[in-house]
Amino acid sequence: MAHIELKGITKTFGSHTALKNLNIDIADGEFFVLLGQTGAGKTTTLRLIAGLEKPTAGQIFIDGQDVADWGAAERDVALVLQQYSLYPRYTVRENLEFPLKSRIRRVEPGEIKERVDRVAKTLRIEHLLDRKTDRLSGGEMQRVSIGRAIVRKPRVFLMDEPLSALDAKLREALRTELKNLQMNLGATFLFVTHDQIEAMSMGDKIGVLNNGQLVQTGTPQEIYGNPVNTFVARAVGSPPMNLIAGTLAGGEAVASEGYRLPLGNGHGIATDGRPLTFGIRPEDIFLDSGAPGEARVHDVENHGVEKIVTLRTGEKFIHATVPTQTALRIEDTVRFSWNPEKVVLFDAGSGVSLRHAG
Ligand SMILES: Nc1ncnc2c1ncn2[C@@H]1O[C@H](COP(=O)(O)OP(=O)(O)OP(=O)(O)O)[C@@H](O)[C@H]1O
Repeated sequence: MAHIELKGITKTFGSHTALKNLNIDIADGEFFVLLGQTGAGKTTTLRLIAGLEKPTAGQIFIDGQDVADWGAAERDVALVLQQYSLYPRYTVRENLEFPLKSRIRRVEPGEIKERVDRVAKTLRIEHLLDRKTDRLSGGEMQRVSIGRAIVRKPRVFLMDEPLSALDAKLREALRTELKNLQMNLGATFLFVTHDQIEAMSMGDKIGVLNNGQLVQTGTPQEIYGNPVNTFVARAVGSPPMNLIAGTLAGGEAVASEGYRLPLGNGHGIATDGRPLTFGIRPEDIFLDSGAPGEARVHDVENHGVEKIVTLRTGEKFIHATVPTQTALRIEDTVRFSWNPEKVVLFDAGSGVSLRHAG
């Protein structure tokens, strides 16, 4: 177990800046998810912590100790990658034993067996122990890769999109398993992904990375309910937060498309006429024949427990989540409003939330 701190980390490759002044604090035993699109700097962050790269500026602390001069082995972290790096001609047991047989570790044979058996039980791969790893399915291989990290009992687990090569069902199952595993081990996890559902469902905390910069850190609820800017607003949620351009007039939101919607008391921070972007989650939009907004139904997706409706007002599309029994046809005219208390106001120019701007 370990506490990890990144202070002012910058990493450049030639003229390209991959990470800019990154500050991250991961508490002991925390499941921290770094969420970002391709090229955001996720893998670079992991490689820096693992000791496979050196920062251009800044410091990394593990349990309060600056690890700048520590090699990868001394840092005692396990890196699990998207592509399983198993030895194909060896059995699952041999693959699991391998990290314990290194000359540095010198684990007794009795203990090796005990640890491998325990890990195999935890990951439910006991029945595969004698099988060669090239005879395994993708999900089984990924379990073995994770098992290879666990047997070592590292202080920190660094996971680089370990589930992204798996099919949707398996990914969902392994998400739950990994989260349970982390809780049982009480280990510190840094998990990177571009998948916001993974981030929201697994993270105790999420850090949103954009272009090498950490845009916001918070619990999934904070990131979802109170995004710091329109980038974060759209990075989480499926469909993402609706962003409606407009202005404020007499305590109401006036959308560029002309309709006016009410705002709650907490929104007195902006002055009338200021160009704003109104952020509202699809579940906070509702259809009601007496509501002020008018739109056409552009599309309806039935998701079983709910329907996701795409509404069209002028050129603008708005997503709403409605109960599955709501009868709707394409091109129906509907009226809509929103929950005034749930609206997030962003500055139209900078995209920064007025709540965060102060
Ligand atoms: N060794 C390197 N040399 C030059 N540029 C690099 C090197 N490693 C990474 N980069 C660049 O740094 C940026 C961040 O890369 P990184 O692999 O950390 O992103 P990522 O968020 O993990 O992306 P992905 O999801 O595609 O893996 C990218 O623009 C990448 O091209």
